[in-house]
Amino acid sequence: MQIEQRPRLRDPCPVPSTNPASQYTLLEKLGTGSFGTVYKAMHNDTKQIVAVKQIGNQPPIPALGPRLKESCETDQRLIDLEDSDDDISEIQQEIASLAQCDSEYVTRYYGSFVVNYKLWIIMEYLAGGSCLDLLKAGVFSEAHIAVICRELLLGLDYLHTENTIHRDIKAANVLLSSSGKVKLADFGVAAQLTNTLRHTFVGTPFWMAPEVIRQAGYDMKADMWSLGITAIEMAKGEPPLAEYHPMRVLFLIPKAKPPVLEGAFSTAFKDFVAQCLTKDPASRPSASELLQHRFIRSARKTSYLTELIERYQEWRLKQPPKGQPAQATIRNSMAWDNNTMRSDWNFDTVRTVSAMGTMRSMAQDLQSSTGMVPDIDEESEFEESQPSVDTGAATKGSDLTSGIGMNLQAAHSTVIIKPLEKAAQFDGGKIPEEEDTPSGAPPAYTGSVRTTRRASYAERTSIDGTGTVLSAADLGSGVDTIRPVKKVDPVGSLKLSAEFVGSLRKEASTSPTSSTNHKRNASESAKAGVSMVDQVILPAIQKSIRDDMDAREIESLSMLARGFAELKDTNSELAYNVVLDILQGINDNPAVKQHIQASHRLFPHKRIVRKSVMTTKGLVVTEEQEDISGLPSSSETSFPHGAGHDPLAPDVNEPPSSPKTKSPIAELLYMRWLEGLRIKWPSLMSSS
Ligand SMILES: Nc1ncnc2c1ncn2[C@@H]1O[C@H](COP(=O)(O)OP(=O)(O)OP(=O)(O)O)[C@@H](O)[C@H]1O
Repeated sequence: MQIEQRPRLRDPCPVPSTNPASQYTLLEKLGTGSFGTVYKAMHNDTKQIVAVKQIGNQPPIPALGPRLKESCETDQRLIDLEDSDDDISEIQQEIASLAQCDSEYVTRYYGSFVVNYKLWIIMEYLAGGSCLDLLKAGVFSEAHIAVICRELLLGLDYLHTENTIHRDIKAANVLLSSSGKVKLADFGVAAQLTNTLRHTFVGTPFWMAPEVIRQAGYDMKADMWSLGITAIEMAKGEPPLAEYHPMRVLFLIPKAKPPVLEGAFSTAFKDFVAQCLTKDPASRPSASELLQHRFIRSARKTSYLTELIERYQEWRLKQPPKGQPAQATIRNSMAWDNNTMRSDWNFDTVRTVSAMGTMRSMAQDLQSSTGMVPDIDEESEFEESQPSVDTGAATKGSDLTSGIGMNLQAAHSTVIIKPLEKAAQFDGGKIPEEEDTPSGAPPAYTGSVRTTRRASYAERTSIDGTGTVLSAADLGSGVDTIRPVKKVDPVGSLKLSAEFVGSLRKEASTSPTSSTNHKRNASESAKAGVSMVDQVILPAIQKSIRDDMDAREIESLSMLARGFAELKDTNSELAYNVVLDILQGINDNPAVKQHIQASHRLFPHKRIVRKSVMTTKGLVVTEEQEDISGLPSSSETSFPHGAGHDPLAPDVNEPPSSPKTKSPIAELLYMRWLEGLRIKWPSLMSSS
């Protein structure tokens, strides 16, 4: 139709003498993304239907009708074109060059202009909506995904031969025409916007290739990775690691092994995804190679995709009117609770606000592991384009000033990352030394958050002047994931030893020297807590984190390490008690002990012990394997410390085996037993 006949707006600054906006009538709001709001509009002269993306946070043009005006007024986007000292004409130049793109697999861009502080981007209207929209009605079948992937590969093949990298492939950027044609959208524009406005590059964490996050290179193969993630998104309703905070995902992707498509899918589909998600970009196939994959070659015609459009339209009709709670769909995104950083499931798009301390500390992790600083935007705001269920966790309106808005919008977000040097120049902030974290190793947890820039943030959030996160005994807060985590319940965790410790304390309180003893014992326990955590627990956890692990495994271990480190910093005596309670809990539970013994029989826990003896022939060094589990070895039927007696069991009537026992668990419990005796019979113990 008219689209092809209309002259393209190739002038980088196509602002005619009359207001160019008056040439268009905005018809309806189609949706909202990270940078702006998209409207269906009509070009008044030609009656051509187009899509208009408006970017900027000033009030809408007055010519709008009341309904549109109202909806525009809620569109407070994060980019302020007026305040930006960046050159908008660069963006316009990029759009003008995109207008040269001529492929049936790529959304047409016609041009752009700035009116009333808003950048208007005029583009082809695609009535089928985005794949993200279509996913609201349910996940796609393999057959549908195969068609979409083939069309995306054709689009990427075109862009790559034109030396253009899309940089932001995801379901939200895949548009469908009413007849099922598939078109890539937003290519280059988002990147250019970000480059121009933020001096950085752009991407959406969940879909970003590991080499991009590591800043090891950004080439066309990065688009193939994102395609693999998009395929999982279409099959499962969300990308892998969607339950984690985007900042955490940035940390996990380069560390972990690639995500895998799990579930009842064909081997062809699983293999296609695995090919896309090849970690080494050099070995990752190109678009033209993937077009030859059997999963793609067997794909049907694009008209088959109209089923998805029809299904979505039916789904929409069933939705309650705006203002009423929306029906739960398979597609979820997250709202971050700005205190605990737990995730609360929300439907449709959400606001993303988070405690600065948490963001900052996650930024630290990312910074130390990738050398990049996420750009945390103080004034950002996010809004919902669809009715959403407010869980109460998301912060709204003016509350945003007390939290932060990052350029991160849950599963549907764009993250902006600054190269490290630039961030340092920009902020004058403290950047950790390179040697803070050995490359390739998980970032060491310091127990506090080092502020990187804009110190005033700290005053407005739950960070104290030194940058320490003020959160008590909450493993889920601070530095780690948004994945729902159990809060540490110090009372509950001490239940196991309550009777034991309680009886000892009761005895102690009746003793005249109880106060002094208690203080001394407390300080000893505190010291023990510090050394237990620093010398045993953290190194053990650190040692068990490997690069070939699943992201969830890495994340769980990181959370554990952080929890212990935080607990040790907050209350090292409590850390000591928790560890002992765990050990005692294991010891007191016959079923658990049985499992450990069974596992020990299969995988004996041994260490090499070197002994040196001076003989007449000189120094003789021997090596022996020593059982360090404290449990019977496969050949033993009783505990090594005495027939039928379990040395791990603290028994006030019968002392456990000597402190020379080989088991560290037994040693710890022996120490506790001794401590109990000291409180019970101080005079006796001090004279011994
Ligand atoms: N050319 C178009 N034709 C029809 N609908 C469109 C068009 N472009 C965008 N939309 C609709 O507008 C919504 C918002 O699009 P937009 O490009 O602003 O954000 P996004 O791609 O969803 O997210 P982000 O900006 O974070 O990448 C899309 O999800 C889609 O429903």
